[in-house]
Amino acid sequence: MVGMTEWKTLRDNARSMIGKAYAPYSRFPVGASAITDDGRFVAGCNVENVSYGLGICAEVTLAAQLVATGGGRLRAVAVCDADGSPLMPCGRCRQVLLEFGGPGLLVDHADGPRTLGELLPDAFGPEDLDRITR
Ligand SMILES: O=c1ccn([C@H]2C[C@H](O)[C@@H](CO)O2)c(=O)[nH]1
Repeated sequence: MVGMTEWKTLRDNARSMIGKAYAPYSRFPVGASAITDDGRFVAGCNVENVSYGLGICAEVTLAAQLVATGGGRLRAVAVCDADGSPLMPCGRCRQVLLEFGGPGLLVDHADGPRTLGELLPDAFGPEDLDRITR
């Protein structure tokens, strides 16, 4: 269960990450924040590169911070654009988030939280690897 207070903190944290974003090429800063199963908050922002394809999304730097600060599982995540409005994670980021939150991860949405399972149905997962004997 993720309460109203936690969602507000998640959105506030995501908005504050907008100011940290490095997005000189797209001029589309993105901020992300998540709460973990042990109650930590982690955050991220997009980090672009002059070699455009090397840019990384806010959700990816969030995942790196999760791992670098002790790991654990993500329970809920909020991503926002420069207006502070909820932004739905891109397709690649849905897969990155799945790795650390699974299909039950709650993703902020203007009309109420969605589960990652709704946003990335029939996803590729560890069980697909397990089906094959290597
Ligand atoms: O879920 C998303 C979608 C886009 N971006 C970034 C990538 C790029 O730096 C900028 C414009 O696409 O927004 C994110 O950080 N997360």
